[in-house]
Amino acid sequence: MSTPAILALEDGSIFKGIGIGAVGETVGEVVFNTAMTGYQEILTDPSYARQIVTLTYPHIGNTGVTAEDEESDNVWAAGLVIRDLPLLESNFRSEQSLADYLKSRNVVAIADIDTRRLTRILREKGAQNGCIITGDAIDEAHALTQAKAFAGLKGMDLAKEVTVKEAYEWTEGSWALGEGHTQPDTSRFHVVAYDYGVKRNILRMLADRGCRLTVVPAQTPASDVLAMNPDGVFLSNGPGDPEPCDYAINAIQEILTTDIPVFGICLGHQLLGLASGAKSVKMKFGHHGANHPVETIAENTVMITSQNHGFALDESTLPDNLEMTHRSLFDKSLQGIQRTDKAAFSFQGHPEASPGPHDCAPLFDQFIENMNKRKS
Ligand SMILES: NC(=O)CC[C@H](N)C(=O)O
Repeated sequence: MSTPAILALEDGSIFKGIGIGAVGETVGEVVFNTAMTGYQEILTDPSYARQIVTLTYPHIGNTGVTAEDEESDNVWAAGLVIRDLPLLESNFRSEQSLADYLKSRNVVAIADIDTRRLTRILREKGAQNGCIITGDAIDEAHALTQAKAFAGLKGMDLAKEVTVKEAYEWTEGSWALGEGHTQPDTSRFHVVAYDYGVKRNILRMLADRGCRLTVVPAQTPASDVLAMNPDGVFLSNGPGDPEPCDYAINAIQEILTTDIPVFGICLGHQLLGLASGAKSVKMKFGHHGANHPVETIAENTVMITSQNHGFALDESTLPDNLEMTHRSLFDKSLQGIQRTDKAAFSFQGHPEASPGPHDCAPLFDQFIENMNKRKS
């Protein structure tokens, strides 16, 4: 017997399907992601906190789940919406089915709904707050009330909620077939990484390039970071609105008074922009996928990128010492910045991919190059 489930949107739309995860109720901002693979990395990306993720690719779960592929310790997405859960998973690395994984992590998820209809609503009206209820006691009116009652992500500071409680060291490298996670030589640079909701693959790609990382909680004062005498400071991705994160903006401003190289990804990119005097805006439905073309303006080249954001820096607010380096070729929005007076730059998409194409990996090399220049 399948478990009944519904998804209600704040605009009044109701979708009926089956529950494939935990029995219960969840609310959040409903977004759609067009990546064909990487559902486990998406679910465990802390940037998805308070968001219900709809995957537009119709078959989700085919390759099961594998502990090594987690991007953090938890499933952070508030819920999952898919078209079809395959009857069987098949992959030599699979340890569990997606449905069992969702149940064991207490994640509410709905399948067998028309995800194309849902995606059209999100594209036309913008990201919608929503509520999924699964189980035998489904109350449509209650689901609608819950969807409408969700405050929305604008103004929500979630970085301080998902961040690590205590600082820790990270030296593990990328995964290799037959080897698992590698142990690269990380003695070249010491990087302090602000954890606003960091994905592990970012830390791994920095470790691959010779960095030993000290990952610190989001609210760590800049003075503590500077006291560690780092070769570089990394600003991580993370959930929610960057604007209310004043502790982060203040800390970044203080770090920018030194000549220490800074690199930011996604939320970290937005925070570098805010700390430099730019403003951020909430996008209509954001960018969530693994096939987004982005222009590298100086080179007139295109990278195919992984994306996951609902806020963006507003190009028209960039101060004189902030140069726009990248632009989305889907909607022309700002994708990268560089300080003209500092070795500080950042990227809106996800150069660590996981999931996604590897075109942006050279951005990590640029950070290494900046640290190298300062050291030598
Ligand atoms: N992946 C991220 O870091 C997302 C940044 C921010 N929470 C946004 O939605 O725009």
